[in-house]
Amino acid sequence: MIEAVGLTKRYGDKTAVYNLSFQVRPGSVTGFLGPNGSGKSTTMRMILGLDNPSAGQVTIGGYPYRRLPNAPRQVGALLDAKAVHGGRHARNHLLCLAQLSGIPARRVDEVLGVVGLQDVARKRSKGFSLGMGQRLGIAVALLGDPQVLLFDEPVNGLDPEGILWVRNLMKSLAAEGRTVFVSSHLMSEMAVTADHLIVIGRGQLLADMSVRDFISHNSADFARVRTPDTEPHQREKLTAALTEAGGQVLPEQDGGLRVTGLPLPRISDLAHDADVRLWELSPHQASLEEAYMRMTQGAVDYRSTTDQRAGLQQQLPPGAIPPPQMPVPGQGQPGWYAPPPPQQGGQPFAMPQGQLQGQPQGQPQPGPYGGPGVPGAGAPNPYAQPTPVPQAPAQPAAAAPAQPSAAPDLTKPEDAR
Ligand SMILES: Nc1ncnc2c1ncn2[C@@H]1O[C@H](COP(=O)(O)OP(=O)(O)OP(=O)(O)O)[C@@H](O)[C@H]1O
Repeated sequence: MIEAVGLTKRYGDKTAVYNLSFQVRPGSVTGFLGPNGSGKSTTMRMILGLDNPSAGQVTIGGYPYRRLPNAPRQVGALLDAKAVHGGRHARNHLLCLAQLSGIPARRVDEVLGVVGLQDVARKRSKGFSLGMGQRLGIAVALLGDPQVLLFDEPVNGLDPEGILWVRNLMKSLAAEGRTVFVSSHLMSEMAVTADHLIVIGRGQLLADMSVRDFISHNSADFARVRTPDTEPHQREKLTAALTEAGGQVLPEQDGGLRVTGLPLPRISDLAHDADVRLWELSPHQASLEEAYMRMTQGAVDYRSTTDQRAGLQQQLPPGAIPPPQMPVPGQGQPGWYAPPPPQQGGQPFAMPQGQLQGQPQGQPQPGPYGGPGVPGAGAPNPYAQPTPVPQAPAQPAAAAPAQPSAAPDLTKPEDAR
């Protein structure tokens, strides 16, 4: 098990990780999510002893990584697949790491087979594609047959077949009782790979719960209702009846209605009472991506702006249809996702009571098609505070570790492992 308690990392003025407490348990795949720059890699580096925490601690099986007996046999990691000596053959790269950790050479050929690189085992890794590099990095992680595995963006650059392979690999490693901690920005993949999620934003814990609870706590289930297109007054009549009954009704582009705050049978009854015929009444649940977007929209550091193109754009010929404006996920355009944007200063996400900072998980309280309101309202919003970092005295320079590179050098076994 990996356990972080009050984990904090500062780089000068920059607080990359703040007061993070969580556990990653064996037997399941735990996804590690967060926007760019939220501190995922920093956290992983601290878990692996590549960075020293400024405060707090993180242990694996009760020990800090650097004090683990024979760490490479207990913990395997893929942090940066590019951090390989490009002049070395893939097999030699693995062989060097194996010899330094007392791992038999036959294990090298085993893992080359597991990751599907046996045919290019004697090729220099500098000629490897991004996906081949990822596979080699995964081979490194598996080399010591460790009980604890960390993967930072393992599917980066993999083709669909490779993504499916990684998904199955993660699941089978967890099914063998191992601890699997994996970061990814691919929500659709995380939804089908991870059992549990740890979500951070700006270095702080946003959620620690099962994938299922995460979606139900951070998304607004809603019902879609459609009345006959040919009779607009029916739509108006139904809107009035639903609103009067306490539902929130939003028109959809295709003429349908999006209803929150009322269960499906109640909507049906209200329509019946109002003498309105329905062409559609269907339940909808948000995807992991939608739930994630909703939760993290207040914790995104890097947002794109529309490219004005400084007048360089050619005029459209008369009659031409301009391309549709796509919404930018994470920017909270109304209507893009079911939930409304969080209230100013409010909790932008739902966190069950008592769950912050790794406290035991509360009972999920999803209401069937219940209005989202601002789930978790009343809980403190870490981003509403002007300065989330306490004014603790900075670490004396002498006590701080040498600034490690952002990517560990996997050519050095002590760094790689
Ligand atoms: N060695 C370092 N020196 C200074 N700042 C750093 C260092 N490493 C990370 N940071 C900063 O810490 C913050 C967290 O970075 P980190 O790489 O951990 O985020 P991340 O969640 O892994 O991002 P991404 O999803 O883009 O990989 C960023 O603002 C980053 O610039």
